[in-house]
Amino acid sequence: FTRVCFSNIGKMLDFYSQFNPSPLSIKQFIDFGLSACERKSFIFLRKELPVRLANIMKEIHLLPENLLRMPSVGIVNNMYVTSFQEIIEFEKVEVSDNTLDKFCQALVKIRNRHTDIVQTMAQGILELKDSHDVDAQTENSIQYFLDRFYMSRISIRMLINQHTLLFGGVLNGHNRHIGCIDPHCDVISVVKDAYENARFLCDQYYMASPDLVVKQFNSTAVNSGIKIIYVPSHLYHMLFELFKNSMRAVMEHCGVDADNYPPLEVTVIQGKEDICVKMSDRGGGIPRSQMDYLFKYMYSTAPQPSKSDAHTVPLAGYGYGLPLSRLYARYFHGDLVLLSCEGFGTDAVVYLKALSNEANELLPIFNKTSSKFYRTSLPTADWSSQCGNSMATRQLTMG
Ligand SMILES: O=S(=O)(c1ccc(O)cc1O)N1Cc2ccccc2C1
Repeated sequence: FTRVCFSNIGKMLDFYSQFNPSPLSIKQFIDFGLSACERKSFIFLRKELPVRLANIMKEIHLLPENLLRMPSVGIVNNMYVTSFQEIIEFEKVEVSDNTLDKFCQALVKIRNRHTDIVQTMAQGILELKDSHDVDAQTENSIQYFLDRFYMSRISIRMLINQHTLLFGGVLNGHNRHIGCIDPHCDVISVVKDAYENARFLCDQYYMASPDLVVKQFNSTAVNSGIKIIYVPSHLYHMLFELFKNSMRAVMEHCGVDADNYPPLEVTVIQGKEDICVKMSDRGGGIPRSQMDYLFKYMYSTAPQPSKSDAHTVPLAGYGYGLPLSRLYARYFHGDLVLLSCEGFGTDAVVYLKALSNEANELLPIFNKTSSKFYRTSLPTADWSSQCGNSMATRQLTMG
């Protein structure tokens, strides 16, 4: 039975992975949410969710053998197979009220099943690091895969949340929101929320925290509040992470006994195309040579602190905060960029699309290009750089 069932899944995966995911813009989410037709949403999702699941599942199977064999990666794969099977049950059914209720329940069940996927995948990386040497090519494949895997997961959760919030019967806390989208999201309010919560952790851990100075600049109109049609929880997630990093940097750079700390400066700028949130700290920054590690999953995977010493949860540091925050920014075609000046501090800029019709989902596509990425070896260097250590160079030049 298992063999038959498995081969059947293989055929269904091949079928659905042939289709490209269909990216939606925030404007389309809003317009659809205003018309709020559960039937149409069901018809779209019972095809689109299997397409997005199948696309990323095909990529899981292309992972380096060593990683694929890790127990936690097997658990993740089985979760996706189970969720994929549960969704394609709705492929041919008659659309009735009962079907729509069953569909909502299935979506909630899938969302709950996948709640801890980020930690489970991180556990899989740890298992790999503990059991094998990881070469540069494997590290590259892991970085490429996890960015796409977590982006796919963000997009699937967005579709599920919109459907269950609009039609799942439970009202969301805000009557003006369309699902999880706030058509009038006040950026500075989210900045202040994220600051207050990060500051609470900072005060607990360091017994002090840097102040916040907020500036806004509206190049398009006079000083009116800067609003965006966006998902507040995504914006909050990014800003909370950046505040934690900046606060830790300032507190550790200035020493906990300092009596006053350089404040964090946040500037919110409304442009014609972009809305920027720039966070500047004087936390001493990091050298350019270290910058890349901040976004690497392999280097930010360390044994998680056990739940028992929860009171010593580090304010920032390892954990997938920065890579995931950058994915949230990129999800609707924005970005998250760090600019550090070693010895002084770091600027973090979150770029967001000002116009909802330009804020399109950015989705990974399983095709020959993505598959080739897992097979080809690292490109040979096409720029020469002195690879010996500096001592050797100095001896050479010293003569
Ligand atoms: O690398 S950082 O410049 C840095 C990185 C990201 C960010 O959002 C803000 C930052 O400031 N920075 C993080 C950190 C943590 C402990 C001690 C010193 C530092 C310096």
